[in-house]
Amino acid sequence: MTKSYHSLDEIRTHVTRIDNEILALLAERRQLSLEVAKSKIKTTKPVRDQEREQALLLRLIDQGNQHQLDANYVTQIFHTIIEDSVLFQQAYLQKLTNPDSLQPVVRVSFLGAKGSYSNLASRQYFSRKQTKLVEMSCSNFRDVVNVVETGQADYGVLPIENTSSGSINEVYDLLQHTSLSIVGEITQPIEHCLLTAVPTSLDKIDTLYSHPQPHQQCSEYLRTMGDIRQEYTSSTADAMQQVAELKQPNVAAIGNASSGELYGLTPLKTGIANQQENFTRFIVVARKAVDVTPLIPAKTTLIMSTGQKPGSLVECLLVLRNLNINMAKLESRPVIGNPWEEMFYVDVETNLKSEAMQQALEELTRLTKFIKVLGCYPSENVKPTEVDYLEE
Ligand SMILES: C=C(O[C@@H]1C=C(C(=O)O)C=C[C@H]1O)C(=O)O
Repeated sequence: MTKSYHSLDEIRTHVTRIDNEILALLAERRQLSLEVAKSKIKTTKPVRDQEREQALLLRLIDQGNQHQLDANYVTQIFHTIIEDSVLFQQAYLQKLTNPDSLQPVVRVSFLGAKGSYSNLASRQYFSRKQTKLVEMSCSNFRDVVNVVETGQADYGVLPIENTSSGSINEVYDLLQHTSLSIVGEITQPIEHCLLTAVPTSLDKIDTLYSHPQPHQQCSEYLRTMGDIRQEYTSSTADAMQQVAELKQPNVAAIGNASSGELYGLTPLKTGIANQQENFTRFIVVARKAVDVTPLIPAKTTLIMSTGQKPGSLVECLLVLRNLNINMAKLESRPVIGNPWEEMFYVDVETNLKSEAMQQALEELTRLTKFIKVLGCYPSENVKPTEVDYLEE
């Protein structure tokens, strides 16, 4: 039965109390997931247990039903809670596996000023790692790498591919020549908006500030805007900063709504990317490689050049297939100074230390002219467990 209340303030006091209780329970659940992780170390069970998740979701949907909470609402909330629990356990196990990898304070470099997509990705990546961040803004990708190589930063965060505009070639090319290792990855939703500094309307906009990547990712919407002057900037944050300083009704920046807020910009038009599902995958690089515990899913990235013998790439890919190694991505880039020669970048969903991967490396070394492991790192992509609740 619903209780009767006297005033809005009184109702809000109760809502606040419930919200606080929800938060306290979430924190308690998160702590319990650490106990689960400790028990999994003892029994060498993998962190992810989708059978348990299925059972838990179905039970909660049923339970929710009894409180008139619909199944969609319940699953969405618990997908988020389970994702946190899995990532929290992964972070904990990784810290045990690499005891000196994460210091209490880490310096992280990324492209752009505060609020750039790379800045948001680095905050997100380190959010469950229980470490304090010192942020280092860089004005180009080469500097992001350089400051880590020279020891001025501990980690660098670099975008590597986007679901609309594809691979970020400049970053792939930097990886060919760096001594750094890939130690992590994170995929971030990218929600582009047109942001302005003063109240205005779409028909007044004649100048657009943007980094070339987001510009490309929004090309279809931008075509509908007709003839506008394009000012390219070195980062999204730079675009937002310039528009904030100009304070003109005819200029807009492409950026993310929450980053725009930092610059006092408001969205004039949201959801302008070519694909609604616009994601960017970022990699995290460091001077020292990490090991990934076998209890969590790992990815390994290699680069190799096969020379120009016909069929040599196919032979390499057959090695992976025959060892049941799943390839998540294959990218090729020209080798500077060797016309028509290609460097292949391969992401596989396998731990570097696994027997299969060790055997693959042995065979690939024989088949290739050059091969190098860029890193082995935890896969942080926690795909939600599907439940068939409609048939219940
Ligand atoms: C907490 C556990 O680890 C993972 C997280 C789960 C959760 O948050 O409920 C459930 C199953 C596992 O994928 C567990 O195994 O119980």
